[in-house]
Amino acid sequence: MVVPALEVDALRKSFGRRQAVDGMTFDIRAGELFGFVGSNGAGKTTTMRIILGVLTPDAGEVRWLGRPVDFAARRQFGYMPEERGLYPRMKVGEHLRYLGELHGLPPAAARAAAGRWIERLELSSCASEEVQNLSLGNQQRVQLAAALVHGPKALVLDEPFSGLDPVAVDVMRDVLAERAADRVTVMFSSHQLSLVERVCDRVGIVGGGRLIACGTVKELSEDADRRLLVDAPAAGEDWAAGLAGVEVVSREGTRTRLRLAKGADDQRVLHAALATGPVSAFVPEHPSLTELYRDLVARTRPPEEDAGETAGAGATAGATAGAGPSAGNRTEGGER
Ligand SMILES: Nc1ncnc2c1ncn2[C@@H]1O[C@H](COP(=O)(O)OP(=O)(O)OP(=O)(O)O)[C@@H](O)[C@H]1O
Repeated sequence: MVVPALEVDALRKSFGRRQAVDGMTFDIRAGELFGFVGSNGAGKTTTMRIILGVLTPDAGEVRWLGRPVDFAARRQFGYMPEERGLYPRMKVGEHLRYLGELHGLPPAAARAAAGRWIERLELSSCASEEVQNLSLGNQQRVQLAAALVHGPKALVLDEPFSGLDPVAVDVMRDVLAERAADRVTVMFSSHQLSLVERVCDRVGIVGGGRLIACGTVKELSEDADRRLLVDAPAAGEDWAAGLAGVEVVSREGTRTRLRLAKGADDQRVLHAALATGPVSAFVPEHPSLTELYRDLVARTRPPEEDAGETAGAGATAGATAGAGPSAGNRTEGGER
């Protein structure tokens, strides 16, 4: 059995009448890159703040290596907060050394670690600059260095990729992959789903303050509706209409994209297509994480949802009841 390194167990947190986190449960293994995605206001930042001890939960627990997280455990965590937390007037090198020492490194080790991360994150040319004079992207690299300088065993990063140029994205992605290869537990939130799909081992999709799906992209797509691309050159517009469990997603020329609900028979679709004449393509398609995400959010959105202010928080609140502590993998109600 693989023992999780970080466990988030049934967290709840409200701000006044707003339930920001509502039974959040998942775990992450050592060496795993875990993507934390969800609509605006879904509860990602609040969860990360609770993990780091910046906020206290109303209920639930965070465990590190099987024990409730305490101060000593949190010293092994590296955090990149959403609001970014650097002292603008400190110089980059000085700042990183200071943070290293603050996390308990002896001065020489803090200096060496700061130098290493400055080099690795390609910050050498601005090591003597004040943080406030750096571009936003470079400030973000410094922020990552700040999360890494003390050699943490877990990284919790709130939208580390937002606002980065493509080269900086590559650097950030490579560093996170290297850390994971070094058995560090890495969790990050992002709205860049194609990047999350490329980078992460597993993805947790958050809605209404809890996890509505979790797993590898492959696992998530196995739980989703199947998709088919059918090219039937002689078929009329509505050749697939009326097939049980089949929805026409799009039609371009002679090609029809279909979504098949669970239990729908793809052989009936093939028969229906062949009944129109030749079939030059009949191809199962694998949905991207973006498509899976859209489907999931649409599937779990309550009909009375107010699409206003809290679209993310409201999007799934009504549909996730039952996703308790065991909803740790795949979509709610799906196989584990
Ligand atoms: N300090 C606070 N006081 C009041 N409400 C808060 C506070 N922090 C968060 N909230 C509310 O809790 C809900 C969850 O917010 P949170 O920041 O965790 O979402 P998120 O998933 O990180 O969103 P985003 O993707 O936009 O960053 C939102 O409705 C938000 O307005």
